[in-house]
Amino acid sequence: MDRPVIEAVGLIREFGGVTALDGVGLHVCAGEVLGLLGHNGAGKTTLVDILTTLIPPTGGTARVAGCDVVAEGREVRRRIGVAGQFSSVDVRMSGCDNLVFVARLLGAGRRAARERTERLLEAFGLAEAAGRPAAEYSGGMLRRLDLAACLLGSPEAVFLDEPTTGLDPAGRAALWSVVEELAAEGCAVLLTTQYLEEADRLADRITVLSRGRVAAEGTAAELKAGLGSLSVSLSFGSGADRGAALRVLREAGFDPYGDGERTVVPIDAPRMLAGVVRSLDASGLEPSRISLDEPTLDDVFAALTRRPAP
Ligand SMILES: Nc1ncnc2c1ncn2[C@@H]1O[C@H](COP(=O)(O)OP(=O)(O)OP(=O)(O)O)[C@@H](O)[C@H]1O
Repeated sequence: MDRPVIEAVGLIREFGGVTALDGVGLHVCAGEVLGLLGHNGAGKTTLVDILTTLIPPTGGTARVAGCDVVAEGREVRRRIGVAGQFSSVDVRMSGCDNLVFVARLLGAGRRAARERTERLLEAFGLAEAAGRPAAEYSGGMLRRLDLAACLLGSPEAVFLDEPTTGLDPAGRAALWSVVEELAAEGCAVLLTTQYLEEADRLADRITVLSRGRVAAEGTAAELKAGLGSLSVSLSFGSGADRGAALRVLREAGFDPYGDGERTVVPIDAPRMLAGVVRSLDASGLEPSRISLDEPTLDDVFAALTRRPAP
């Protein structure tokens, strides 16, 4: 395996009595996108804050671009890019001036700052709007400008904290292709997202955090395979029937779980569908809808986070 660009070992972070991270390890290699998933409060922001040197860990170690995040914080900061939901763009300035300003702050000469700015504006589809005040940009354009700004220093690792939250489908698709290009150019990308579709599409590997621990780690395909190859999705007319169905199916040896209005039953082969239907029928439970689905990342996420972390 290539040497990881981002590497955390046994990270612990406590806030007073709250253990936000409880021994988290992960790694991201050059050219790889790691998707970090977890419910609100799972510890994602805390982890990203430690890796980007905003806060120190209480225990464990982390290295980014070969430097220790605690002992060599300044070196780490020079080698990473960070972009997120909250744009660092100054909306009173034009897109072009924003990038030139950041490039100059990073120490580039006037001419180099211009050249880098032009290249990034072009790459991010912002060349035409470059002279307009950023206040006139759409949400998607602002995110792209923010991401462009975080790449001015040619970072080895990029941290994206929910970069597409609130964007429309077109804005999201545009940002996805930028992330794909970043990875293709050899950047290590750590992406936190609430959109499982986004992780499925972009991430080479996924780490699911639950209550400050790694609940699962692998490619989307590996995580889905861990759930069984198929799932039966059932709808019932009432909550009482949903509860009864969960009980009956568990007694019959299945491992069903509730996902909103749906009851989902992972199965290993299509023939097991008959067993699901027979068990329900024998208890007088009649689903209003039945479908046989390939597991989605949503199913994996629901299954992992409904149980206490291991
Ligand atoms: N500064 C702080 N002081 C006290 N507790 C904190 C602090 N920051 C985070 N926590 C707690 O640590 C836990 C993890 O929080 P964190 O923000 O890392 O989760 P998250 O996965 O990023 O959630 P979200 O998706 O809502 O952003 C939570 O229980 C949170 O309340």
